[in-house]
Amino acid sequence: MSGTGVTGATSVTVRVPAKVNVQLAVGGARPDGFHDLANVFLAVGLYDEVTVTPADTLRVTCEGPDASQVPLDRTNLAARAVEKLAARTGREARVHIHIAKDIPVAGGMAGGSADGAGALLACDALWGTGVSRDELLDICAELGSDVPFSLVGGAALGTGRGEKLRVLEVGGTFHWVFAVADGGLSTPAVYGEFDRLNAGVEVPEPVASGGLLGALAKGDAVALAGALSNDLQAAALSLRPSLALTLAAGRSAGALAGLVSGSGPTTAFLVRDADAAVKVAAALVGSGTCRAARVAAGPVPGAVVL
Ligand SMILES: C[C@](O)(CO)[C@H](O)COP(=O)(O)OP(=O)(O)OC[C@H]1O[C@@H](n2ccc(N)nc2=O)[C@H](O)[C@@H]1O
Ligand SMILES: Nc1ncnc2c1ncn2[C@@H]1O[C@H](COP(=O)(O)OP(=O)(O)OP(=O)(O)O)[C@@H](O)[C@H]1O
Repeated sequence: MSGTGVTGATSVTVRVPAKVNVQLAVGGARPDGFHDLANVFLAVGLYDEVTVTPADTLRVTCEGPDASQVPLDRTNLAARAVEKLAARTGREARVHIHIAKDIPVAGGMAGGSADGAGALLACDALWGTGVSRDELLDICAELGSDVPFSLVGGAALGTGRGEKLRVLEVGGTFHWVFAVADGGLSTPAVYGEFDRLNAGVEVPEPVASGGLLGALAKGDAVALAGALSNDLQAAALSLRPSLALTLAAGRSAGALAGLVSGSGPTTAFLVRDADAAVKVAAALVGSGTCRAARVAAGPVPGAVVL
């Protein structure tokens, strides 16, 4: 296998993490249909691996528990990423993209975005394009609002529609349990429900919370738990009322706090340490209010060539 810039390689594999939004402040709908955000991302250690191999035509395959829900045509974000990089560098997108998927699909954890960022970095390395990091980030932003963060990882404040990133310092590791729901939620549908619930209301400018940024900088889990917030949570709960039962189950199992992850329906529980994570995960599975529970810590790095 190869590193960045090495040509003639037979295949390149990139590992990309999932994200949780520790704060998601949402403004009113913009004329272009998007919403301005103050979006505090944290990359967590659940990963997809994207492998690209030279082939006669562009082809996508996927393995993993949720693989049947992943589109294998040109709408796959990984395929779109490769086509954009090929067009920009005057190449044909002749690769086989294989996705080993462990991030829940349509779960609010940016799984598709991870694959887009992963395929982009993998083809950049396979082809030795010499495209700059800033150009790669521009392509990510064209692919979707969450995609730049999947490339960067760690922790970052996303403004604009979430694509303009400022890297944040984090003073420790935070432990999480993710309750995976049955079925997904559509991100546009959740934003649409946010608009419906806020019709006639003056929605304030989204602003990052000083207390939350301070808790991240200190690595203080109790303070972070008190500051977690997601303006899409009411909309996700409106579309999927049963998520309230999952949130209650995680909190009564001893989580410091719980919230809907991004547009949901995955719920995220911040816990004190790795032992607490195992206990809360077992209690969530036992409660029967979720399909599965996953344990992960963050921050972790963004997309990396293996
Ligand atoms: C909910 C989050 O995951 C939080 O990080 C993101 O805001 C969603 O990011 P994403 O999945 O990359 O979304 P995109 O592919 O850019 O946009 C999908 C759709 O979500 C809605 N959308 C997305 C981002 C944003 N700032 N405002 C929006 O209203 C729009 O309806 C848009 O058409
Ligand atoms: N590589 C991919 N993996 C998963 N879904 C993909 C991919 N490419 C396109 N999709 C489509 O995107 C939809 C959303 O999937 P994804 O897993 O990215 O959702 P999500 O985690 O809720 O995203 P986000 O948190 O960024 O809003 C899927 O239902 C699927 O149709």
